[in-house]
Amino acid sequence: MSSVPEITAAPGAGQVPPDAEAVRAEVGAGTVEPAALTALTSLQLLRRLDSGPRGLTEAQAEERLARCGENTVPSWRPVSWPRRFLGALRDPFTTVLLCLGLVSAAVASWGTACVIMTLVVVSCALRSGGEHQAGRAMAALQELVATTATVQRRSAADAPPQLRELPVDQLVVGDVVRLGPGDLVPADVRLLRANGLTVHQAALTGESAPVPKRAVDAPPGTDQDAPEPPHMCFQGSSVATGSGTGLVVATGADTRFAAAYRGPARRRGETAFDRSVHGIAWTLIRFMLLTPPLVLMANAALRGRGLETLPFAVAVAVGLTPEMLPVIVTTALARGASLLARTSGVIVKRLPALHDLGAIDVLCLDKTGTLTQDRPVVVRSAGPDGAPDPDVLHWAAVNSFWTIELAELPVPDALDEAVLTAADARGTDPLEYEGIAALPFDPMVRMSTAVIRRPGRHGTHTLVVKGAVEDVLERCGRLLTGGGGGETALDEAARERLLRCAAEEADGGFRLLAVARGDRRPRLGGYTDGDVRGLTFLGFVALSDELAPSAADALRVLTERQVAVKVLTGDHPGTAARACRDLGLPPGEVVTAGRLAGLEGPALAEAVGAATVVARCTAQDKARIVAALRADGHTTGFLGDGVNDLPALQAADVGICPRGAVPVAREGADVVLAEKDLTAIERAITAGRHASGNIAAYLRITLSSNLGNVIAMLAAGLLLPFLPMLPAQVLVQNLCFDAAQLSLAFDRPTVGAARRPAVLRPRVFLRFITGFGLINAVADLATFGVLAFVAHATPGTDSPTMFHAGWFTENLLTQGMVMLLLRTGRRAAEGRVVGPVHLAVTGLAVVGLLLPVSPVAPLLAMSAPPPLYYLLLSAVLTLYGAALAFARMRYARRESGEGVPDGSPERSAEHALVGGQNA
Ligand SMILES: Nc1ncnc2c1ncn2[C@@H]1O[C@H](COP(=O)(O)OP(=O)(O)OP(=O)(O)O)[C@@H](O)[C@H]1O
Ligand SMILES: [Mg+2]
Repeated sequence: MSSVPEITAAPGAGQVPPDAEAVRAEVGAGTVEPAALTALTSLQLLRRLDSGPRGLTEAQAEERLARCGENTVPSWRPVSWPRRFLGALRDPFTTVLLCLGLVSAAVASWGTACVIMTLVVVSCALRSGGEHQAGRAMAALQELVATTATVQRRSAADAPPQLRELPVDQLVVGDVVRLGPGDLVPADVRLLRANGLTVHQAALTGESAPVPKRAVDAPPGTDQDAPEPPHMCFQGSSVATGSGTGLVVATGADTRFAAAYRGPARRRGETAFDRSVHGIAWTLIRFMLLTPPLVLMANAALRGRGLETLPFAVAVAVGLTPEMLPVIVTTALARGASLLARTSGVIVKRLPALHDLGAIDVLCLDKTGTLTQDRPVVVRSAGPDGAPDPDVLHWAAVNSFWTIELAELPVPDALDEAVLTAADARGTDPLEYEGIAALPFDPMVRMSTAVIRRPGRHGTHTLVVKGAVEDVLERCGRLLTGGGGGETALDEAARERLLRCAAEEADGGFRLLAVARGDRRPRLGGYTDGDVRGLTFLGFVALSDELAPSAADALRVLTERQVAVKVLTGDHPGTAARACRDLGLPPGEVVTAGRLAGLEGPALAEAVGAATVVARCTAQDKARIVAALRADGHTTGFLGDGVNDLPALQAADVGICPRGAVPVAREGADVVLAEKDLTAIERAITAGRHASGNIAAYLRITLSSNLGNVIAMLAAGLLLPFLPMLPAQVLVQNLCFDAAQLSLAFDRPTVGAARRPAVLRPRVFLRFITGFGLINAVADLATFGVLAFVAHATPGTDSPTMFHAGWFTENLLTQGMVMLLLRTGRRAAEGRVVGPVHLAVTGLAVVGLLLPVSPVAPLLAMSAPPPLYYLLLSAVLTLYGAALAFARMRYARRESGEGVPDGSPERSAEHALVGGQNA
């Protein structure tokens, strides 16, 4: 990919010398104000930037790179450690904890304040450490899929220019770059030449439809203030169709994109991750903020206590906080992503996308290049009457040859290559014609046009058109008859017959190209799409495209995993339906995008929900359908590889593309699959479900035991004449829990846990934590009873220190039991020997039992309870374990029996709280 191995293509490695500003200003003859970039003529600009139409020399480029720095957006450079730490402080939980800390400090409750600050520092340090590592791993992975630019450079001043693929960050001002379909615009570029060029610039302007661009040699003065001058392409946009050659006028921090860039690109609305993990975080924060006032009021009302209970109230709120959530999320996702990269070659470019992968319940795919290999082979060339006619292939090849030849950056697509190969074998020589102009393939109009001059016919230009049958037929007025070159008018009946004939071919699984031709008087100006009409229909070229070998397996497993599959393709309905049937996916009734044209919102979602295949989709149709599915409450993935898939990739919760996809698709996708193995997607989804499952397990375990503790604490606070838990004890206990719960990020859930999309229903989730929280509280209260009994039975043990020690031991032991019994991976039959969770639980038990009898116990105001206590405690714990196991079994049974149908509000729209299975 790169000829400069020591330099990475990933954004980030940029070193800008301190005098970069000054140096940049010197590039070329003088300061280059933005206005000049658009207003000067091409030649003036080339001179100003000390470049030429043949590009820079390598030496020039090297020197400019050293002086001006690499072409990277500053915000993409790696974040430093302290910065990350401060960033972690901005997390909502941390903010709430900090506020509680300030409140404690304000009432001079230094113990509580210290506890809170320690928790904040520990969780921020863990989190920023985890993020730092994850960031480094991500950057290394992204390098594997980094994009390059095609640059025209010379090895020496007198050497001919050569086209070179260069990492994007090596571009300098003055470079001459070529742009082709699917390329990212690598810097701000002034067009020198363009052919049918349109660019997506949604990232800059929000406009989703591609915008036409052309070279303007001497721009009129007014143009320079236009927000989108037609002769400028800006970094952050990408080529939709056509090709161009341009001069780099700004790189790195000087580009318009960098100037407009603020924070991480938020290109999609709320993702599944935001809805679940963030959703639950905010619910909790509301609870936490409500807790202290409630505790104060309860104490005031029942015990007549005043503000002196504030530290206690704060401690209760702190007890509720799942402060490790950000750490667990980052760790679980980063671990899942790196495992996935290692074992399946799947690269997750945005960590939360792994969670969303696990939540996907609809996956939309394109057909060509995803379900098929996109290596078409010509099988037939037939005239309008269906009889074999090599002439049709000949004209198709003339079209392919000249559309490629006249492009600024020739990127032949697979269909063109197939046509040329087949025609070449039959001795077609497109060079016997003279190429005049070309309208490159445009997926919106679904055809390409070459304008040529035929030998001996200098008075005419011939338009040679190939494309989708329906669209080409629309532009035809006549029809070739017989072999003799006679023509008749194309009436409705003939049109119907041809469409039927095409449908039959398509049902056989073939891809079809219709070919047409038309003569025109020569003209000087360029040709546009509007000129392509009144053609004569010549016939069809049928091509076969083998199915991808792994596609059938992948589709089967996806269905097993309860992911609905939809095929959104630009191809003919018949071809798409046949491919699905051959892959074992019943296509049902095939819808064409045209039929969905008038539909919006729920009506569109309903129409799409019923269909498995939507054919003749434009790029915008695909995106519209994905958006409608999402709005309907589905977590939607999109898998595609072409320029026509970009808007849908960006509209989906998770955009996925194969490694071989066009650069812009790779850039726009969240997940990149290894070459040509669709079954990897199933492994990716499983990894996502595992990571989400672990996050959900953490939340379930932490929230239910925190809730239990808080209830017990409130009760104890009201019943006891002393503080039930001292700040130091709160701290040690929380740190022990935190350390142990970290192991949940490393847990490996059972195979069964990944069987369904990892979406947890909020009502069920809340019922879960309330139920298990209450069981936990009952165990705590029983322990209090035991402690009271022991104190009564054994004289001399009636002290707060013994109470503290007794409760501490019970808390750690019950926490360990909850972890073992409520984690996702628990399944006795699986018989895993010792996992991280087992080790953590053992650790908890050891600390819980030994700390109160160790020499440090007095420091924590604890003293060992008598043996009788331990005896009775084991009885409480046994009962507690049995209650837990029973409740869990009932919960699991009810969950699986509920059978909530897909798309029902309970399952989907009602703000799914968090991914995870009930296991
Ligand atoms: N290079 C080309 N020249 C002329 N016509 C083409 C060319 N490529 C594709 N077509 C026509 O345009 C139609 C739509 O193409 P498009 O690229 O939108 O989708 P696709 O590649 O067929 O399918 P998918 O969306 O599944 O990738 C094709 O079915 C074909 O008839
Ligand atoms: Mg495609």
